[in-house]
This record gives sequence, C-alpha cells and structure tokens, in this order.
Amino acid sequence: MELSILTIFLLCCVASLLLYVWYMSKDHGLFRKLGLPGPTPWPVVGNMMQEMGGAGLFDFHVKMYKKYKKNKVYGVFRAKQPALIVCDLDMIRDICVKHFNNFVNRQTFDVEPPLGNSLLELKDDHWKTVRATVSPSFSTTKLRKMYPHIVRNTQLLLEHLKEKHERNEPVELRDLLSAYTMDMIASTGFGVEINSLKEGENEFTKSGKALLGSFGRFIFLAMFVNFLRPVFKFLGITLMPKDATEFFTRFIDKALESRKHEKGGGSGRSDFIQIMLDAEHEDHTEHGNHAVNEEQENGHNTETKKVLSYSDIQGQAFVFFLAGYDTVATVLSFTMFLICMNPECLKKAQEEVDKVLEGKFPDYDSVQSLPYIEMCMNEAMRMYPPGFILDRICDKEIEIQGIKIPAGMNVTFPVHAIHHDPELWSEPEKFDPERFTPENKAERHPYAFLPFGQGPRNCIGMRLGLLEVKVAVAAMLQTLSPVPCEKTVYPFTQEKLQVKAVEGLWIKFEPRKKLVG
Ligand code: HEM
Repeated sequence: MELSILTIFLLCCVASLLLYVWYMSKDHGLFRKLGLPGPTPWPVVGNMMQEMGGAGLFDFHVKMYKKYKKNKVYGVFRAKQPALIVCDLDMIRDICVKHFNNFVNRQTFDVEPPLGNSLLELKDDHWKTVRATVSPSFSTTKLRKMYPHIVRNTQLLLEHLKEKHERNEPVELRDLLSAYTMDMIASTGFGVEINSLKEGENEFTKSGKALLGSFGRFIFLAMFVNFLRPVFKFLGITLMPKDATEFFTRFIDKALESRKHEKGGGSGRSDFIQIMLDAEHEDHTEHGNHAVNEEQENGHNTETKKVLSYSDIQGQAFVFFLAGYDTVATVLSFTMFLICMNPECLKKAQEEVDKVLEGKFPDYDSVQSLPYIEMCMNEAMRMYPPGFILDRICDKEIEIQGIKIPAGMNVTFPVHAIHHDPELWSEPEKFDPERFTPENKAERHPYAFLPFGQGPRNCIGMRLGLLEVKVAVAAMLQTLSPVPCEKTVYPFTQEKLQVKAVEGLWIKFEPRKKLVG
C-alpha cells in the first residue's frame, strides 16, 4: 500500500507533536523523585497555566506559599524548566549570602546584546569584574554629582503638575511618573534632556514600554521553543523587540561617540556613562591600582577593577534604562497614591517635610533626614514590590537548612508572597508605614523584606532609586497636596502579571505652600 504525500506529512506532524510533548514533559517527575512537594504539572506547560493564567502570578504564589510554607520549599515547572520556590527565610539568607559563591548567577536565556552584556545577565567572573567596576558609580560622591540632574527634573515635574492643576486635570500617576523617570534616566545616565513629561509619549517612552511589554513574547520564545533558537537567529528573530533595542543602542552609541569629541573626553560631566568612561581612564592611568570603593568596604566584591570593554559599557548603559525605569516609576507612583489614599499618613508626611526642609527645595543632605517618607516608601514596596520574584541558579549540589538542592536548579524567592504573609505582616493588605519604625523592624526577620534582593547580587542601583523616589515624593508633598478625584479607584485591581493597577492610579494635585528663596 502506498501512502500519499499528505498522509506522510500528517504522520510526520503527529510524530513531531508527540516528540515535542515527550521532550517538554519528560522531567516533570523530578520533584516527586526528590521528595519535594508542589502542585502537579500539566504536560508541556508544567505549572505555567496556573502560575501565569487563572487568578494570576501573585495569587498563585500567595496560595502555594501558604500551602507549602511548612515544607520550606515547593517545586514548579515553567514549561520544562524546574524551579524550586523557597519560602524559608533562613534558606534565602544562606543562598544569598552564606553560600553566595554557589549561587552567583540568575537564570538567563542567552538574551542578545546589549541586554545580554548587562549585569542582569552576566555570569561568574565576568559579572564580578563588571559589578566591581560599576559599583563606585553609585557611591555617595557620585550620587551627589548626579543630584543637580535630579533637582532639574523634579522642578520640571512640579511645574507640570501645577499646570495640570490650573487646567483642573487629574493625573494618572503611573504614566506621568514613568515619563518623569525616563527624563531622569536620560539626564542622570547620559546628560541629555528628552522632555518626555512635556511631550507626552515620545520615542523613549514608546521604546521603554515596548521593551517592558515584551514579557509574553519573551516567555513564549524562551520557555516553549528555546530549542529553536538557532533557527530564530538565522531568521533574525530576537527575544527582545528589535526596534526598541536598536533605538536605545543607537542613543547610547551616539552619547558615547559624542564624548570622544568633547574637551577632555567629557570629563567634568556628572552622568552615569561619564562615570564609567572615567573609571576606564582611571584604570589606564593608575594601572588598576584603585582606591577601595564603598561596596568593597562593605565586604562585597573584593575583585580588582578592570577596564570595561565597549560592549560592557553599552550593556550597563542599556540596563540603566531598563532596570531603573519601571522600578522607580512603580515605587514612586504607588507611594504617592497610597499616601494620598491615607489622609493621616499624608498629614504626617507633610508635617515632616515642612519641619525638615523649612520651605526650601530638598538638597542632598536634607533629603537623607526624612524617616517617615522612607517608611511610606518601604510600605509601598512591601505591598507592591517591582521585583516580585527573584532567582539564583545553584552551581553545585548542596544541602541548605535540610533541603538538598541539585546542581543547575533554579531557586526562586517569592517576594510578593513573603511580603503578604500574615504571620510576618499582620493585616498585609493594609497600608501601614508604622511597620517600618526601627523598633518594629528589629522584631522581624531581616529577610522578610526583600525589595532590592539581598547579598552581593542585590540591586546595584538601590541608592540612586531610593534617592530619586524620595526627592520626588518630598518635593511634591512640600508644594502640592494629592487628593482623590472622580476617576480614583481604591482599592484597585492589580494586574495578573504586572505590578500595575488595572484602573490606573488617578488623583488630582492642589497647590499648597510656596518655596522660600
Ligand atoms: C526603587 C527602585 C528599584 C527597585 C525596587 C529595584 C529592584 C531590584 C531588584 C529586586 C533586583 C534583583 C536583586 C537580586 O536578585 O537580589 C535588582 C537588580 C538590579 N538593579 Fe535594581 N531596582 C531599582 C532601581 C534601580 C536603578 C535606578 C538601577 C540603575 C541604574 C538599577 C539597576 C539594577 C541592576 C543593574 C541590577 C542587577 C544587579 C546584578 O545582577 O549585579 N535598579 N533591582
């Protein structure tokens, strides 16, 4: 009997499909074999339908965390990839700090450059060298140098909000403050003023959104068809959206190129790329004999600094855009919104600002003395942490707190679920900045609060991020009062896969005090 071409084709399709189902599901018995609990994985998708679909990522991990907390860990499969979710805070501490050398890397998917060359993705010794070189860019001295950029952009934000008030227009905090953050990054990172706040959507905010909005495409390509990567490469298909990546790469290249033609290579400028270029120059002149930087003083990364390659600089400049954009905008918008929705907190925050700043725009030193504003920011980051899930890869098999972790395993910290654990935070859905008084903090496990991760691979931009948010919150509360408006929805619905309010964060601003001097 002869088979028609169509029949052969159909048989090949069925065989490929069966092969695909087998390949994607063959390891799904791993956690059972290891004697570790977890929800039952489905063929091919593992637990992704439960994790990403249904009630959403946040609810899924809150439920699983509650169910398996007593077991310290639970296992899930993201398609064929296993991930061990760690609920035990002592285990998280040991992974991040005590056994850091066995957990240096995050899970990566060979993302193409420049993101692939950034600190987020780099591995092992290459990561250590770049991190040690870039760390001093966030020292007190360097942040002071960047401060005038922050002041200029915050003053533009205040003017913009006053105009909104004059036109009696409400503002959606997330969009507004994303534009402000983009202006701040271009300015503190590259010494360029891009005016997203005034212009509304421009190429910068559009490309920033495109990069952040590519999560679904990234997950699909990296999780379900990763084995086809050579074919993608051949066809020019990338994990990150090409146009947006190229837009930022062109901008970074132009900024780097222009420094070559400036007097002294741009030295005297106080932005992030200049600090990286100066670090290179320092190395040439001092032959690598550098003063100890702040991070080294804190016991992290005692590597000697080395010269960064062009692609290293490009990678870090790119991540300055990516890592500092949505994170800062999220913390800033939720902090302002939650303060606005809790009038007693608003009153306390404004009293503090009035007392400490004495009617003057916050300077670098005065902004360090605003403990109540900091408590409000911490509480907003507890409820809505931008890094709601963090991970590390286990290098060699190890036993931690009685749990055996195999080599190559992804260990994930469910930050959002930990931040909403009622045993750590009573009434976790309530906005209560008092949780962050020094006394209350001292009573809690130090790993109960993880907005910037922990250990040598924590957020390198933490101090800059906190500074940007604190200056903006203080300056807004000093001269304006946030008030609810007709469009305000509170409590709001959180999106299923992003730290975002479905209905938006709408408020109005009313004028308050004028600055002196
Ligand atoms: C309030 C704002 C911010 C929040 C909440 C935040 C949060 C985080 C978190 C949770 C991580 C992962 C840490 C870990 O795995 O332990 C991280 C890593 C990182 N962040 Fe931030 N971030 C913020 C602002 C910034 C800013 C302004 C920059 C830069 C310019 C930045 C650059 C980075 C980089 C480069 C990494 C990777 C570090 C490494 O792997 O060595 N972040 N951030």
